[in-house]
Formats: sequence, structure tokens, C-alpha cells
Amino acid sequence: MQQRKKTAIIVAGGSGTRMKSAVPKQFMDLAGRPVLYHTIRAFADAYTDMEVVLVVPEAHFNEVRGLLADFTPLPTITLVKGGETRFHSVRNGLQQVTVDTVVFVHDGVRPLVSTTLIHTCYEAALQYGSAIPVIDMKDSIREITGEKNAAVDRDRYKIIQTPQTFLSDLILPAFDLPYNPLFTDEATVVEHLGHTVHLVPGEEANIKITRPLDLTIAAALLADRSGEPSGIR
Ligand SMILES: Nc1ccn([C@@H]2O[C@H](COP(=O)(O)OP(=O)(O)OP(=O)(O)O)[C@@H](O)[C@H]2O)c(=O)n1
Ligand SMILES: C[C@](O)(CO)[C@H](O)COP(=O)(O)O
Repeated sequence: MQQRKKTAIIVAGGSGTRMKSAVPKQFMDLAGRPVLYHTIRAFADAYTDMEVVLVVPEAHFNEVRGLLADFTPLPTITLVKGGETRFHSVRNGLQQVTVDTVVFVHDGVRPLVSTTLIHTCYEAALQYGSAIPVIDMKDSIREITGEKNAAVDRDRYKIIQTPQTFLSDLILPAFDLPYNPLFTDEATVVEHLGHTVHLVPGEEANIKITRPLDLTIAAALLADRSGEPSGIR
């Protein structure tokens, strides 16, 4: 397998309105550490030559520097300020990316991403140009049209995760496009340039911490993973 430079853009520039917490969710406690610590740890552990671009609200730069002091060895990390939307935060991060790089874009609030999934995404991106992790839907779903509703075939849909991974040649030009509210992830942006994205199997445990219950689930999953109540790595 050929080797490429690897850059993980970890987007943590949001305010977490759905969490309804005074502290943005990426800085909330998960097993004794901020959520974001676990996410950075996952990428730093996945490849020794991983470079991390951390996109955070400017007001939290000092807090992040404190959090990074706990890392030994400290991975190569560049701090970048967040943007108005997730798209703008990713675009700010991409300004640090050079040519011939495999770029992982990952939510700072998905701290349970595994080394295996990061490796899968890297290898698939080298082969296909992109790698978008997906999992099956497990609930029945319905389409609402005005006052009406109808069951739809859930096998026709997938739930999308991160890290969404791309060769830099693919993702850099895509983010020159003007912002469109349909750009809820990187795959949608790349598709607007006419590319088809490659899907890879994601992981049930790779949850996005969005609401308070997600933090409880993440703590349980971490504890289960380490075999200890704290789950700290
Ligand atoms: N302007 C933004 C908005 C979101 N994000 C990041 O994108 C990831 C996924 O977004 P989401 O879960 O929607 O986070 P928030 O926007 O913070 O949450 P909410 O939508 O509840 O306000 C998070 O790590 C979040 O910090 C970002 O970097 N910049
Ligand atoms: C990128 C993402 O996490 C894929 O599941 C998701 O699209 C982010 O969406 P949100 O509206 O910012 O939660």
C-alpha cells in the first residue's frame, strides 16, 4: 500500500444548541476528559504521521491549548478558528491542507471513532478518491408530505457518519464552491462538482454527540471499551 501525507480536520467550531448546555458539547466532560480530547486521541493514535487541524471557536483557543498539554507525545496540531456554519469551518481548516494529502474531515463530537474505521477510510480514499462511512437504518421511517404520511423502504437509505475522507485533489476544489444550505457534509459538496462518492461501512458506536442522552451512551460505550468504569485512555 502506497503512503500519503495524512491530515485530519477535526471540526469543533459549533455552539451545540441542541445540547442546551452553557458549555459547547465538544468541551463537556466524557469519562474525565473533554469530548474533544477523545476525538483528537483517536486520530493521533491511528497513524504516527497524522497531522491534525483543529477547528474551534476562537474564544476557546486557550482552553484547547490547556487540553493539548495532556498529550504525550503531542501530535502535530494547528489551531484554526471556526466559521459561521460547519461548511465554513471545514473550509477554514482546508486552508492548511497541501497537495498530495489524504484529508479526513471528522466531527469533533464523534469521540468514539475507531482506529479500524480511520484505517478503512484511508485505504478506500487512496483507492477510490473518497470514503464516506455509512450504517444501516434500524427504525422504520415515513415520509411526511403536508398532512399526509407514507412508509418508505428503509433499505434505500443509509445513515452518514464521519470521518469523510478524500484525496486533497478532490476536496480542495470542491470547497471553492459558494456555500449552499444543502451542504450538510463534505460528500454533498464534492457531489456538487459532479463526483460520485464511495461508501464504506461505518460503526454503530461512532455516534455524534448531539443531545444529552448521547453523552450518557458515549460514556457507557467508552467504559465498555476499556473494561474500566472511567474508560479513559
Ligand atoms: N459552525 C460550525 C458548526 C458545527 N461545527 C462542528 O461540526 C460538528 C457537527 O455539528 P453539530 O453536531 O451540528 O454541532 P453544533 O452545530 O455545535 O450543534 P447544534 O447543531 O446542535 O447547534 C461539531 O463537531 C461541531 O462543533 C463547526 O465546526 N462549525
Ligand atoms: C457530517 C454529519 O455528522 C454526518 O452525519 C452530519 O451531517 C452533521 O450534521 P449536523 O446537522 O451538523 O448535525
